[in-house]
Amino acid sequence: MRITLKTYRKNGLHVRLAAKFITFLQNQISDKDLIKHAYILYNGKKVQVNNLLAVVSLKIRPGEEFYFVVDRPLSEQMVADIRNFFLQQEKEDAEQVETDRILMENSLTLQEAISKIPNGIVVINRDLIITYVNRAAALLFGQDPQQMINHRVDGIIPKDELQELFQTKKPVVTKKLQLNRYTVIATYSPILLNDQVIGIVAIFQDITSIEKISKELKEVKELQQRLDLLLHSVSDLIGMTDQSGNFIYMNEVMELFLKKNQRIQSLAHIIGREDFSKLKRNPKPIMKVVKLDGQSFVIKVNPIYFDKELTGTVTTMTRLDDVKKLLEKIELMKQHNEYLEKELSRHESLHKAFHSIIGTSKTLTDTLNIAQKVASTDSTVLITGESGTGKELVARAIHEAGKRKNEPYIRVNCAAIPPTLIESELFGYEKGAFTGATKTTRGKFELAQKGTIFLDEIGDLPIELQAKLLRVLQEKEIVRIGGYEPIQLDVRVIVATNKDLKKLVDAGKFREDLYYRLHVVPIHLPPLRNRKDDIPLLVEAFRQELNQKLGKNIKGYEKGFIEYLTQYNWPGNIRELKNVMERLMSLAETDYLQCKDLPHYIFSPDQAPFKEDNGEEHIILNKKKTLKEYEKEIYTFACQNYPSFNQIAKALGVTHKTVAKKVREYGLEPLVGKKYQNT
Ligand SMILES: Nc1ncnc2c1ncn2[C@@H]1O[C@H](COP(=O)(O)OP(=O)(O)OP(=O)(O)O)[C@@H](O)[C@H]1O
Repeated sequence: MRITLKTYRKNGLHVRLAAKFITFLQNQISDKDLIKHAYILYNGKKVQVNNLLAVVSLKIRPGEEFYFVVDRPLSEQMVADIRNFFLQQEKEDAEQVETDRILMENSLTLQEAISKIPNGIVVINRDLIITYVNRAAALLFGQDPQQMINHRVDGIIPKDELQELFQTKKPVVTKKLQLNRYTVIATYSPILLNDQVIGIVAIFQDITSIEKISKELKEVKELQQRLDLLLHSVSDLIGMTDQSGNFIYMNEVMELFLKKNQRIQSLAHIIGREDFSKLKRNPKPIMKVVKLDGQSFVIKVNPIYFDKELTGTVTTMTRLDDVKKLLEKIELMKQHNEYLEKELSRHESLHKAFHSIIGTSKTLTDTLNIAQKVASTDSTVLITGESGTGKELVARAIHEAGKRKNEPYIRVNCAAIPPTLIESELFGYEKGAFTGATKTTRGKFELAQKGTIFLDEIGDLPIELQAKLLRVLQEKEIVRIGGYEPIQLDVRVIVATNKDLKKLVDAGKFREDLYYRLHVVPIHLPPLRNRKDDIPLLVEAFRQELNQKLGKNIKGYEKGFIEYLTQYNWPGNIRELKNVMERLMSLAETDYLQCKDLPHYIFSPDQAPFKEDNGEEHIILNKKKTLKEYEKEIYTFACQNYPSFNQIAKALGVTHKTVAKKVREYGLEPLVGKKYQNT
């Protein structure tokens, strides 16, 4: 229901009149709920009638029309009474009019002031109805103030705390809230009248930008911490300077360095005045090596320019030793890489049986290609080459790469079997053939049936047996000692020797016919000194193999290590190289093999125990050498030229025990018998 009203009071609908109207309604209308839902409507604005401040803020002037709105019908009498209430002339003396004006002015000023406060202010009455909302609060809630006023707080402000406040009467409650996209601090204060809470003033302070700034600050702090950590965990010395070269920031290592070297006050003391003034003229970075505090550093200075002016620098100092170590590591990786690449290309072209034979030198690969070709045939193969060049390895690979690979492979070392036993070893014997022949025994040829027999050190085969071997090779059958029945053989024969068979033939120690019978497919393995390119590959392969075998984790070698190994002549060939590696790796105390741990005769080739001079070997006298050094030279010489400790002892006129002790002391085991010629 809507009642049209007017008033002719001098101050219009002023504070006192509005208050009197509320009292009038309370007295006239028993239904209190009706008053709660009664409004004054003016100029499109609708305010609750009992919201004094809101009613006054309408600024209704004398004679202007306004409306009283209720949600249910009123009696005619009541309607008339209400109209009369506003029309009724009151005795308004000048004093009264002035009092009302002051009251009105004060209320409006207060209202205006509150509405302009940048914090959001919301007033709630005891029924949890919003009775006042200022502009800032409406903005935070994203609503029109008129939509909020006269509505319950539900869904607008969390009401739990508000309800609680009516009971506890706590002076202030503060909490952080998220209102739409705003973060606010909400402060609720009870409005007390006669010790009763009649409403609550809620103040909302927008802290969104502060929150954002503090979040950014936190992020910046975190970033700085991370940067500090990064700068402090590197071993390089890092510093930032201002435009005068004074250090304004430095990492821990740089700080320590500057503390230790008090005379270094600024960047100019590090790179020199001249270079420092260059930075002021030219924004180009400077890189140089400088010796400071007894160490060499690689210094890099990056100038920071702003508006064409030098504003500071970022300076890093790296110890030259670190750079060298890094380069060594890179070099090592390069070597590993080369090794892998070469291995790959080798594996692509060779049968897998040959993969264990390391080397990419042309001399070796040519040889292996022949060996690979011959592997698929049944031809007799003669492998020649110095001791330790891999003859046995090649013999086995030929067997493995051929069609007999799943059949027996039998190796006989002709030099290791006493001459009297060799015939029975090779051909077997019948029971009773000689004293001690208690049962019929098959020889190595028979054991190798369908497979391969490898006769190593064939040059040591006694001349009497050579004829028998020739017959076997030609007729492909054997007769056991003491037997009559020939036994058919299907055996492939591979022989090897480190001796010059031709020379033996000339000296009458090897049958010429057998020599030609064996010389069907000759394969010569070059000595290591003729294929030194393979040394780095072999060393790398042995490092990997021996790491596994010895349970070690040797990662590489000191710079120069491979060069020393490459310079040495390796009389014992690959066997000697492998033995040296095994010895070094077993004794190594660091992850990298050191040059100083190499045997004396490899590490200091100038002091080699003997030198070749027209093919003759002799000890070189040198006045600067000690007796011990001479002793070592003598033992080295003897070790190389005699095959056993007994013979070394005999040659030097000392006991076997002394030889064993000295050989161990000087690390000469790998050299024993290396130059021994049994011809
Ligand atoms: N090319 C190679 N790659 C890898 N290891 C090799 C190579 N050549 C030889 N070796 C190794 O060197 C050692 C000696 O090789 P092998 O016994 O085959 O030589 P050999 O010529 O038969 O010697 P000897 O005449 O003294 O019997 C072995 O441990 C072998 O594995």
